[in-house]
Amino acid sequence: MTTIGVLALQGAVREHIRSVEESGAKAVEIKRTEQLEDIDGLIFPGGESTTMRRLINSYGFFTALREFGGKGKPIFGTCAGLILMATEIEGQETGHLGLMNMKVARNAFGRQVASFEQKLAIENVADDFNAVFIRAPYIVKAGAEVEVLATYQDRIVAAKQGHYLCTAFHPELTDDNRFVEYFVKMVEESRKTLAS
Ligand SMILES: NC(=O)CC[C@H](N)C(=O)O
Repeated sequence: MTTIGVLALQGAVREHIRSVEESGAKAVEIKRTEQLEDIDGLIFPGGESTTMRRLINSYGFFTALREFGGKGKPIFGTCAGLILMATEIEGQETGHLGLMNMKVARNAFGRQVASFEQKLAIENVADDFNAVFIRAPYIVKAGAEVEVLATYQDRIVAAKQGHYLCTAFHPELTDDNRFVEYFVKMVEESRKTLAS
């Protein structure tokens, strides 16, 4: 069975576990690097990217996560998870894992509208997806290899680069599983390709 891990160092882990299970895959919380051996895909949850990065370093995950992605295994980052994946962060000298060729801005929708919901058209997923944004980042600039899946107010809020996927919003916080199902399909397909 396709198994998807949720990086469980900090953030909204439980909701992702539920949405992966409802989307037909097995879900496991990932707390130790050895567990990466047993999973086909990985989700970086929302939370606080700076804290998550600190924990990634202290639990020895930095190289392990980059190697996991380097093997062609799919990774999906939501919100703080998206920030972790970017090569560049506005106003900061360096990015974190640098998996997707894009520049992101943190807390980019302003303090007054820290959280909101918005119906979005998402390429290959849905034309009426209810997206929940919480102190969300957005993608300021994306490289040519990055496929834009959704925008809101002309800002990129969902994107894909090969086996990497990210959203500024939280698809796990609604009971509409279509986005997570899209990721589960990516993982199922890569699992077949990597096995052959
Ligand atoms: N809901 C979220 O994940 C918020 C992300 C947070 N603002 C950060 O910079 O890490």
